[in-house]
Amino acid sequence: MSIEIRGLRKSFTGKQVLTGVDLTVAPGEFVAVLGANGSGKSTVLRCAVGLQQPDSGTVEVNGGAAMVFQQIHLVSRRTVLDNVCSGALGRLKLRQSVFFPRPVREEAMECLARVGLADRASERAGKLSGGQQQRVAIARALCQRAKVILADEPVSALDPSAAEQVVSLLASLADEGLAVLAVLHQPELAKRFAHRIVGMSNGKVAFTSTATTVDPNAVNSLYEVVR
Ligand SMILES: Nc1ncnc2c1ncn2[C@@H]1O[C@H](COP(=O)(O)OP(=O)(O)OP(=O)(O)O)[C@@H](O)[C@H]1O
Repeated sequence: MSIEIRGLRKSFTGKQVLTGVDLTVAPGEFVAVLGANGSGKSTVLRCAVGLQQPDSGTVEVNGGAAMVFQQIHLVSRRTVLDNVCSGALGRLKLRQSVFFPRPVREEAMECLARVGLADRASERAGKLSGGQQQRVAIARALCQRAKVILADEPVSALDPSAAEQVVSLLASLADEGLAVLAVLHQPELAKRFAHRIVGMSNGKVAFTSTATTVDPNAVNSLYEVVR
């Protein structure tokens, strides 16, 4: 239920995009990563979840990890419940994957209840709003039994009120004991809901601070345009 990243380095075609990143997330902690476009935030998350291989450094993720993306990728023609059940596919036998067995559906209903959408279980996923769909994607991650949630700009496509609901949900999952690492482009939401803020600049950690004491100038400097 934790993440420990040490000395992470990564280059793409000779260009260093991560130059030694250290980052930890404890069980029950919600860490928000802020930083300008191209600072390397997504690459850190992709290395953490195993979608990309770092050139050097170590990544330790204790507890299953699931990733949540800006592009939500639900199967819009299937029900909300089926989408959540699909989080269990990795532990099901092939023949259980068409009609999900009752215990899986019950577990998925519990996951939907945790994201506040149990009453929408039988609707087609495509009928839900963007914010609700992102919460379904988080329920799918819970049905995967993930103890570590990595969210890459989970609210960048959402309106302010839906964004707040989703970030607040991530905070409540951390309160339940999960380790949550989320890339956000909304410093205000990070300050309100995260425990700790990590600022990234040019492939490295520029600062790490508790959310309540973060220096506004340090946050602003992440987004200053170099002319
Ligand atoms: N697969 C790849 N091949 C080549 N370059 C890449 C690849 N993935 C990322 N990069 C480059 O690495 C740098 C960091 O990218 P990354 O997506 O990690 O940044 P980011 O901070 O998440 O940005 P954004 O806020 O725009 O999502 C960028 O310059 C990007 O172009």
